[in-house]
Amino acid sequence: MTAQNENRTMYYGKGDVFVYRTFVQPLTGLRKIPESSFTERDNTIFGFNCQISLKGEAFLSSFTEGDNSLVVATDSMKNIIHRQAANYQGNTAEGFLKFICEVFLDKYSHIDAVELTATEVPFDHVLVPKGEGHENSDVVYRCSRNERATTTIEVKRTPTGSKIVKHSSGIVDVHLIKVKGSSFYGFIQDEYTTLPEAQDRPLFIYLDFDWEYSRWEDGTGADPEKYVAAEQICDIANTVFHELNNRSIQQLIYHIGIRILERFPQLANVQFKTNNRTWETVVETIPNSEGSVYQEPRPPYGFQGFVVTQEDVKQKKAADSTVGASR
Ligand SMILES: O=c1[nH]c(=O)c2[nH]c(=O)[nH]c2[nH]1
Repeated sequence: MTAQNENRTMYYGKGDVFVYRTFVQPLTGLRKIPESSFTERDNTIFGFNCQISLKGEAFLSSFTEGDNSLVVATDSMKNIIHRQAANYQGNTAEGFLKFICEVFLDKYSHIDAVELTATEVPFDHVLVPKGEGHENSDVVYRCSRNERATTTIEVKRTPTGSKIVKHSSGIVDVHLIKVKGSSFYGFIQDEYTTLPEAQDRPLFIYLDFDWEYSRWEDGTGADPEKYVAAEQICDIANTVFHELNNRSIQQLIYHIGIRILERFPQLANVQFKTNNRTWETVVETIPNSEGSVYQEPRPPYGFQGFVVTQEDVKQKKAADSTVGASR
């Protein structure tokens, strides 16, 4: 095999493979953190939209010669995901993906690597009457949230067994508005500047996060104390947004990232992609009211990308203690 071939982009697979399993064992025993009341995931509905890709030099002749003798039909890939979902013994998306990747590698010896992404199909409890109050129904759920947890894993065959070469967990489409307590001022003022400085703006952000564990095993949920639930990550983001009188989205996501990594030292990094969807002001002051009237922002939209690592946490601690010592 030439070096060129080794690096060739070649894969095929199936997307939008929806799989639902009910009554998977609950995920309990998560580490409690001050920012979140989330302590367990009931897993009554374990539902994902999966995308699978198979990789391997053996597939070259299917592209160059139309030789299908080693082609696992993408339709069969879908069937494997569906049928093997019944055999998964764990209780996290990460563990499920690892399990499915191994099924493919064990079954077909000509596959070099399997990449699998799952995006949660989220369901919330609905409330039903109980006595004088209400409680969560344990049978009716509502498909409702914007945000969806995501997981990607790539497992590669090596001479000494399979190896995880890519893994990340995340959540996408978290949409948060803070109605006051955000500013944006002090930016470059020159002949191109038209944006007014804002001492207080209604900051509406779209966030996508990904996080990587230092040891991928911690992401499987085998030791729930080491597992980080997407719900907890969201609660940290909510809390930091609530607490921080932020000067920009850039500053906000740095602080969210630091808090996440402080709470969960088992994570190596948190990656952010954010979008600024701040409402446009239509009526700034309303007599006898603190409020204003806004409309949707018009495109184009600003965005940010940032990775916070455990090294940043160390540096911030060192910087904070220097400031503390000099006081
Ligand atoms: O939080 C922000 N960061 C920016 O860099 C920026 N630029 C801009 O026009 N609005 C904002 N808001």
